[in-house]
Amino acid sequence: MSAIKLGVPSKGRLMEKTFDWFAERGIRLRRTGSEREYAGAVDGVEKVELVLLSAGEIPRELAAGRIHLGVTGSDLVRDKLADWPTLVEELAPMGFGHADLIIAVPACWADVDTLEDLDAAAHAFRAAHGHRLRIATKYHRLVREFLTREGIADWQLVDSQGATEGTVKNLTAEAIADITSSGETLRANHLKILSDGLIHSSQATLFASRMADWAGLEAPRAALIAQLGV
Ligand SMILES: Nc1ncnc2c1ncn2[C@@H]1O[C@H](COP(=O)(O)OP(=O)(O)OP(=O)(O)O)[C@@H](O)[C@H]1O
Ligand SMILES: O=P(O)(O)OC[C@H]1O[C@H](OP(=O)(O)OP(=O)(O)O)[C@H](O)[C@@H]1O
Repeated sequence: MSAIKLGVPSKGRLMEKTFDWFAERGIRLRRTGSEREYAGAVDGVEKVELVLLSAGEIPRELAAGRIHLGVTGSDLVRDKLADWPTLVEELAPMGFGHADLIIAVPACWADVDTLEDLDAAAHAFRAAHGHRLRIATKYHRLVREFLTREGIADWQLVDSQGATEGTVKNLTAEAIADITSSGETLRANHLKILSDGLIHSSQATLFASRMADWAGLEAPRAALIAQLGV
């Protein structure tokens, strides 16, 4: 008997708030087994199975059709999937997990407050140093598309999978593109956001896969969507 596979973040704030969001709509998601065992169950709706996954892997699993529904950040779907609207459907923003993907530069760069200023600074940087200004990020697709669309030249991305704000102090980048929520990490690392440097405002979002096999699952899908009110 087939069932709808629902992918949910396996740890941390996103997992807890996802469980709360479904509970508020009469569906109980729960871990089965130990804290460390990634098994789960769904009560309150028929033919839905819980799959606990890393938030970062949920976009790929949706695109591959290995899960039917998935909860993850809207930033991760846009960054990890080329042409994401053809692969997944955005069913509902969930109202938590808010974070802004932004571009930030050293606070001491008095002449750089906008993208236009960054463009000028990058040009001058290349002339002075013989290589392009480095922007550290893990959001390669979103940052590349944004800078290209905005017509900024003379930059290069350097990969940073964590502690991205530290790369400027460590002299491995001149600027960063990362998510911020409270802004504390940026402040602590003496970085400032460009006034027009917002790339994407992210929040946890429920997605449906366009690539999964929904045959025979139309009725459970309709029942679930109705119960969730999305
Ligand atoms: N303050 C925050 N710090 C980090 N991520 C946040 C924050 N607020 C919201 N998010 C969102 O949470 C998601 C990332 O979650 P998480 O770090 O658990 O994912 P992950 O890449 O799967 O992590 P891991 O690889 O450690 O399992 C992104 O969509 C991000 O926008
Ligand atoms: O604006 P703030 O409230 O300070 O939050 C933003 C920070 O949180 C995230 O890092 P996380 O703790 O997930 O670790 P990471 O460096 O591994 O991404 C993000 O990458 C920022 O560094």
